[in-house]
Amino acid sequence: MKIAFIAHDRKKDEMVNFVTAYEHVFQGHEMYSTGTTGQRIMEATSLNIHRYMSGPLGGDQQIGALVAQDELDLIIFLRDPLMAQPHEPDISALLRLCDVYGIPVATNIATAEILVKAIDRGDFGWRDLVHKYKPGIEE
Ligand SMILES: O=C(CO)COP(=O)(O)O
Repeated sequence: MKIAFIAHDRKKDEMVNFVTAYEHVFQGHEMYSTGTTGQRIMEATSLNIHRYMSGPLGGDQQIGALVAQDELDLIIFLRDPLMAQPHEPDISALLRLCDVYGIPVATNIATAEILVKAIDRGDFGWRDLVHKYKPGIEE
């Protein structure tokens, strides 16, 4: 699966702890992130993550482009609901695209936990089937 990690500053410790706890589940998947989130995760784990730009500099939009191109299967985006972000329009655009394309997205740790357990069980295998029968989209 192709999985993206994004966390706002006050959620980064939570993200690092979460990904560290489930590192064994994420191993073997293709992973993407915004700049600083990916850096923090890679410092704490042995995971290899393709990092895009930092969120305020366009990273959310780059992740959104992956969604639009059907290049992502799942996003864990730990948002800070108590602090205004300068790039709020980018964040809304990314979440909108997830709804347009039906991409599972967790915006808090409780949902992230459920999704990671679903990954472990192979519950998202249906996305491979969709790709297989969809012309023009590679697996
Ligand atoms: O701002 C972000 C998401 O909106 C995250 O960006 P960073 O991972 O670079 O901090």
